Amino acid sequence: MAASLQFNNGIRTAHCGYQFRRNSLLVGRNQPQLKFSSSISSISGLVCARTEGSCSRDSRNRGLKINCDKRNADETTNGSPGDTGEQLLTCVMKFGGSSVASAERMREVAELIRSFPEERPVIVLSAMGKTTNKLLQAGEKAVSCGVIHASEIEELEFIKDLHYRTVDELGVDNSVIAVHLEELEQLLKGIAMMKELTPRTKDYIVSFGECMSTRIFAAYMNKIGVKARQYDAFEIGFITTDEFTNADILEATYPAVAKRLHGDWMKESAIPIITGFLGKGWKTCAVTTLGRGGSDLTATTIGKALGLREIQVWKDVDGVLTCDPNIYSGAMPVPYLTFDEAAELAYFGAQVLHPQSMRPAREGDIPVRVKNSYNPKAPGTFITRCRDMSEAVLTSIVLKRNVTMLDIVSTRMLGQFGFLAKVFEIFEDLGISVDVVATSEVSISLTLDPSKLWSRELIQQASV
Ligand SMILES: Nc1ncnc2c1ncn2[C@@H]1O[C@H](COP(=O)(O)OP(=O)(O)O)[C@@H](O)[C@H]1O
Ligand SMILES: N[C@@H](CC(=O)OP(=O)(O)O)C(=O)O
Repeated sequence: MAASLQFNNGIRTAHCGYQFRRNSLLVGRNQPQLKFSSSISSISGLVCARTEGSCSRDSRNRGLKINCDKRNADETTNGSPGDTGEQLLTCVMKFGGSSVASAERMREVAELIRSFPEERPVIVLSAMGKTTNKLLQAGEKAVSCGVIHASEIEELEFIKDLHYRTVDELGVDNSVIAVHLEELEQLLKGIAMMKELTPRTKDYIVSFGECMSTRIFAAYMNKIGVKARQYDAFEIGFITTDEFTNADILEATYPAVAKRLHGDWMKESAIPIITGFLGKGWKTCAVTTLGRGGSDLTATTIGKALGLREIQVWKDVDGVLTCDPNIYSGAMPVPYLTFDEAAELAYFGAQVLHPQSMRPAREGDIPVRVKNSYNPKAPGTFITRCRDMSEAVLTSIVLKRNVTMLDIVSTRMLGQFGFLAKVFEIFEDLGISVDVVATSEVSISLTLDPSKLWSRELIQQASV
């Protein structure tokens, strides 16, 4: 039985339960129907995504196509790259933290890029390994450690050590990151002085991770004779909302990024090495971040902006798998997915892709390939607008922890109109996102973001 809490007004929250909707099946803990391995006993929700309908993707041969309306970029070039005589950029290759976690990994990634001589890629990098987490932990510690101890924060030492060791092992000049590491230390002292870490400061502090990984990698590429140029996304037109820690990319980004990258490439064909995850708030002009895992979104945004042939996201797994390999080691790669399937899996917790990252790819109709930088020969997952679904039964299973279900039971909704509208108005007012909805004649069941459910306002509304 699902554990639940009952309000006396008929609203019931359940941490375990089940509900169905057209394309998704959400199954709660202790549901007898689905039995996986015992290692998932702490699961409180599972989503299996399946999208109906099928069609075949038309093969296209896309060159650079930028339509910027009345705005600042107006190049329009058709045909495949190379046709025009211009050697246009062809694809995005995004490498996540695990792919660039050390000097050795960076060397392998450089070789991997060189193993595609036919490509003229835009490279997007995340911070090295777990640097983002370490930066956030350093920031948290700085709040209470006192100014004189800020320089001794363990995570700062770790970050310094990792980055200095990496430049050393790669044989590049440590001046490429020395200023950043000094500034980071100053920033931690500032946080210690102020005794507060705001979302805005959090974004600034984590930005050091991507700013340093890209500088190191670009310097290394140049050292081995591959002309490369480093870019901070917030300097080249990644314009976002000012929602620190979870900013949204604004439309103005596409023409601005296209103009800058294409313009520079035409002047000098140096491979762009761009910071993932970062942007610039349009009102504050401060550094923003796109939410954890946001480098995937940076990659697809660039793909759409430049109208590239393909977006590749290189991970440490053989593509999107049938489930989280940390939960079930027998998870298998899923060869094909649609943008909608991938978005749904990501939204419901498949950590492998950023939930918003499919949007630009879908809008630009640019295929996304998820590949393994540790095993480049593996075919990976190819994500397109549509695919043959005739054989598809169940694509992939994802876990979303602590799913909270709300059941609203009332005979008053029988034969009435506007009941659902009233319910959803409350969620809109409270800014609560509803994941899954199922209705019957006398009940509505929905799942909510658990972190918001216990807001006092919601409980007050519920008792009206
Ligand atoms: N369905 C899934 N398919 C593939 N990987 C998954 C899935 N669910 C969770 N993961 C986890 O996502 C990780 C890859 O995502 P992430 O760490 O964000 O990659 P990166 O940092 O390289 O971009 C994998 O190592 C795996 O542990
Ligand atoms: N470094 C950021 C952005 C990112 O996308 O990382 P990764 O590609 O390693 O998931 C993070 O850890 O959230």
